[in-house]
Amino acid sequence: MLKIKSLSKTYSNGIHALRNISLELEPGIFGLLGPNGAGKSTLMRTIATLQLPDSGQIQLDGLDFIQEPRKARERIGYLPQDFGVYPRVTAREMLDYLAALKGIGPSAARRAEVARQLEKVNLTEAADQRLDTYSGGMKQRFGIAAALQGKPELVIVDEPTAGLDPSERRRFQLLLTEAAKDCILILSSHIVEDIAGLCSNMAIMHKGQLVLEGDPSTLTHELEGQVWEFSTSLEKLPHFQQNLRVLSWLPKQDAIIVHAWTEPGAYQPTPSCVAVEPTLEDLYAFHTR
Ligand SMILES: Nc1ncnc2c1ncn2[C@@H]1O[C@H](COP(=O)(O)OP(=O)(O)OP(=O)(O)O)[C@@H](O)[C@H]1O
Repeated sequence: MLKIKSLSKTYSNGIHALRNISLELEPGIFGLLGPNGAGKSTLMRTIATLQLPDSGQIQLDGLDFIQEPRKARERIGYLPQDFGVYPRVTAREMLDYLAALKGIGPSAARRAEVARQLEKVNLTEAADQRLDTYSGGMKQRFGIAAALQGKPELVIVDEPTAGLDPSERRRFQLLLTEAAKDCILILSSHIVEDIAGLCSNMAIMHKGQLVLEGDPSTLTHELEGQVWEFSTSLEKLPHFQQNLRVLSWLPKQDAIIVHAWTEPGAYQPTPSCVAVEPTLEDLYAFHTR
């Protein structure tokens, strides 16, 4: 189990990026959802032992990450938001090199392991292609293969699907589901769909704090009977935004579909609206907008 206790971090410019974060995570995918600047990457980098918190503790099955970062790194796989690759190197060469650094050997066994990893992320055919010729999706699949080397107990994946087309995103999500069978996988994103379908447990982060934590379907029940849907025009939208708590609006052909929130037990806010089942998107908007 990964135990995070009272983690706080204030950068030298005065920004409180982490405010007293505590979490306990079991194997499976844990989703961390939050808008830009919420503190997700700071939390990911801190758990990955790449930066120190001002205070707090991180332990994986008793191993203290703050006291023993080197030992911790042996048990962590990390796919950062942006990562550079050596452009002239092929995926096979790079994975082999990283595997050697991780002490995976002898070389014949390592080569077989690298081939298996490439197969798993569907890069066998492009294995001997230079990394600078890879598309965004191929690069992310290479990145997850690298992060999963050496079978880490904890895998940290920071906003991996940004910029991927829908089919590459699905493919990547499948890889994460497969990988999380044997480890704790922390997935951060500001895309609600990424988290909604994949995670059995999640948290919403906002302004350095965890504002909500739990199972996505249970969490959305919090807003039961409080979310209404109606359609309006672009001209009338500002009126509703001023007078109602609008959670989201979506342009659809010649109308705008609006989701709005009212207090529990309140009457319907406009005559034409209908009560709808709250979605994770509604919950996210409610807590972060
Ligand atoms: N090295 C740094 N020095 C000063 N401030 C920083 C530093 N890194 C991040 N911040 C600030 O800390 C806050 C949290 O940033 P962080 O990158 O952790 O958020 P995030 O949720 O990952 O955002 P995004 O989704 O945009 O990546 C932001 O206000 C950011 O500007």
